[in-house]
Amino acid sequence: MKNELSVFVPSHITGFFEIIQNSNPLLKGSKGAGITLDEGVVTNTKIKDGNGNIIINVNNKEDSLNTISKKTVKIILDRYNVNIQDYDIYINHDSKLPIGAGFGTSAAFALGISFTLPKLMGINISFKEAGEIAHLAEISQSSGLGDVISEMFGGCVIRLNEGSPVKGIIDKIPITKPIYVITKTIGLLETKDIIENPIHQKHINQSGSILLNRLINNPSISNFMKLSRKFANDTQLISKEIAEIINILDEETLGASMAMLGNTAFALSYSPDTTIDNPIITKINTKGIEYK
Ligand SMILES: Nc1ncnc2c1ncn2[C@@H]1O[C@H](COP(=O)(O)OP(=O)(O)O)[C@@H](O)[C@H]1O
Ligand SMILES: CC(C)(COP(=O)(O)O)[C@@H](O)C(=O)O
Repeated sequence: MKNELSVFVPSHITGFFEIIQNSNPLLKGSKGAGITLDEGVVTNTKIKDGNGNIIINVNNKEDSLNTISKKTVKIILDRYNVNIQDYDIYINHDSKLPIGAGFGTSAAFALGISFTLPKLMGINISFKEAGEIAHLAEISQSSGLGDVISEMFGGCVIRLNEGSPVKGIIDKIPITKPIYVITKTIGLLETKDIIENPIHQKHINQSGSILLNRLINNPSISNFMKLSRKFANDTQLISKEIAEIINILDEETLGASMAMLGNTAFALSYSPDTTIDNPIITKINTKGIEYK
């Protein structure tokens, strides 16, 4: 049996969303819309007979803050009654994107593990079941609500319902030619602090629920950007510095807004050109998760 497996998970920027609470984590999540990116996380997982050692690295350096990865491993071990003492597990996530800046890297870490580790242990796991594990890890950490299903399928994704990807329904805005994504990150924003705060929850849901219907009625890239910008303003999550960058990007592109939830501005364009200093430029991903 193989003892090593690698998977690419695209990252995901949410433009707007609505939080749907439920005491059952399989039914809790968000509806909303976002884009997946050709930049993302490549997770390489290795297992061998061992003594229960688990090492989790990011870019080949130990990452003690990676609670989402630890939680994903634990869910897998518990769910399939694996005796960890039989194995040594080594996981490395490679990513050029900042963590905690609205790129859905926490969901990508979880998916990177749920799409590799069970298979290496000989567990027969379906595509959607692997997604469910990542969703459960995200909900338990409050590090995300809806990135998982979008990253699995790729594209410009409209999430029509919330909860586990096993029951998830998505729609995609057609991408007829390559679209560049121009991003500029100036700082981090802890997802948990926003989605667990009642005042933020109220603003997010008041705006997000209305915008989703507007996108469904007119599902185009430019409308997605327009509605995302409205959400950033409505929710008052946008800082003055990010607003200034967005105003510049807006002039140069098809539209710009704030990556939810991070201190990141993003814009969509048919060209990679921008006057912004040191941006990260990639394209909209159309394929979703891919084994390497
Ligand atoms: N070096 C790190 N710093 C902060 N968080 C980290 C780090 N490495 C891994 N993590 C994990 O990533 C999560 C960040 O989640 P979140 O704020 O949602 O970021 P993102 O917007 O990138 O998904 C944390 O909950 C933590 O589990
Ligand atoms: C916006 C967010 C709740 C968090 O996204 P991130 O900070 O990138 O993990 C996302 O998971 C969503 O439900 O749309």
